[in-house]
Amino acid sequence: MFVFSFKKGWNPDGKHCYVTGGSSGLGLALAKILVAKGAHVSIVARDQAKLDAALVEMEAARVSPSQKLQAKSADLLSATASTAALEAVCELHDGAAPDAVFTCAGSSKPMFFVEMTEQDMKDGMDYGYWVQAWTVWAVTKMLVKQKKRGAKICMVSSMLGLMSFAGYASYAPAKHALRGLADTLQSEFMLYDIESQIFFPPTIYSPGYVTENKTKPDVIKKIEGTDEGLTPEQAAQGMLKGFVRGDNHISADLLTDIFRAGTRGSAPRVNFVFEAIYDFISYVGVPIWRRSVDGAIRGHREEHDKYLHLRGFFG
Ligand SMILES: NC(=O)C1=CN([C@@H]2O[C@H](COP(=O)(O)OP(=O)(O)OC[C@H]3O[C@@H](n4cnc5c(N)ncnc54)[C@H](OP(=O)(O)O)[C@@H]3O)[C@@H](O)[C@H]2O)C=CC1
Ligand SMILES: CCCCCCCCCCCCCCCC(=O)[C@@H](N)CO
Repeated sequence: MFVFSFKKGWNPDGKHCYVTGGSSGLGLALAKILVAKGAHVSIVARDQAKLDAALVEMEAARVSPSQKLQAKSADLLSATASTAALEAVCELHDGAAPDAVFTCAGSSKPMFFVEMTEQDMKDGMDYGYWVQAWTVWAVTKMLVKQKKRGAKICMVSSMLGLMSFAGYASYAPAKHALRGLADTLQSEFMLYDIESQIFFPPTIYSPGYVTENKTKPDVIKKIEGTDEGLTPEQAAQGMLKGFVRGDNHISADLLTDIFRAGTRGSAPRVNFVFEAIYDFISYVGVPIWRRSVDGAIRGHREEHDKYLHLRGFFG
């Protein structure tokens, strides 16, 4: 395949990989795969009990007694906390910056825009954007100060970072913003020989997905039904495959391949041939799919009006 791809590989063996949100879902699945491939893995999330359980699972995947595995608790919503968490996980490595960073932390709370409070809107950016952006900011400064070459940073957006539909007014803007950051850094990191990558997962059947479905309106669930979804393990495998290959925009399923190719912007191509095919499928197929989404939403008008009355929205 060298005709189409000149990208270099990457091997986790012996590397220090920092995974935020590593105690659950995608992050935990990824952490375990990295451990099984011989990496030193540090995970950070808030809940200590979940971190402890995750560390037990990571230990079970260990392939060498020299691997350094650790789990630390931090709330990554601020610059200060994200910097402190990064420094804390680097202590075990004599303060050396990580070789790879995967910012998987985040959550979403789908609901109708008119029902969102100021707090819901701000939480959208906090738990979609800042929870990852501050870590990227902190780790970049550390890498550049230490003049470390060849490190890789991968953020986790969503298929909803490439497009959007009803219900995601607090979440989709944050996931689009991550893409803006990743694309900016893809260029700026040339100054330092760092790689900026970003993963756009489809539905992942994770604990976080179970939680978000509790508040998700039925009409949104119906629209999302087109997407088959992935297990956390499948999503993590797909993410790592693209990460290793050096894809700047990573997708792990056909539907996201289509949206990715159709909205590539100035990001480097992943594959010269497939990208053209996906782009064409997107050109023809996405408007057809969107008409069905429009239909589902319009068909929901009356029920929605009743719902808002019942909720006392009109006073
Ligand atoms: N599930 C899905 O359908 C999709 C998910 N995504 C994205 O993938 C990523 C992983 O999602 P998923 O595996 O489903 O989610 P989970 O809820 O299963 O896991 C999220 C992880 O992030 C941690 N986390 C959340 N908030 C914070 C915080 N403020 N500070 C530190 N850690 C935090 C959680 O631990 P704790 O709560 O203890 O802090 C947990 O470890 C997210 O960014 C999500 O937006 C993208 C597309 C689809
Ligand atoms: C030819 C073109 C056909 C297009 C079909 C498209 C089907 C789209 C389904 C959208 C699924 C949403 C995934 C994001 C999940 C996510 O990020 C949240 N679960 C997190 O809160």
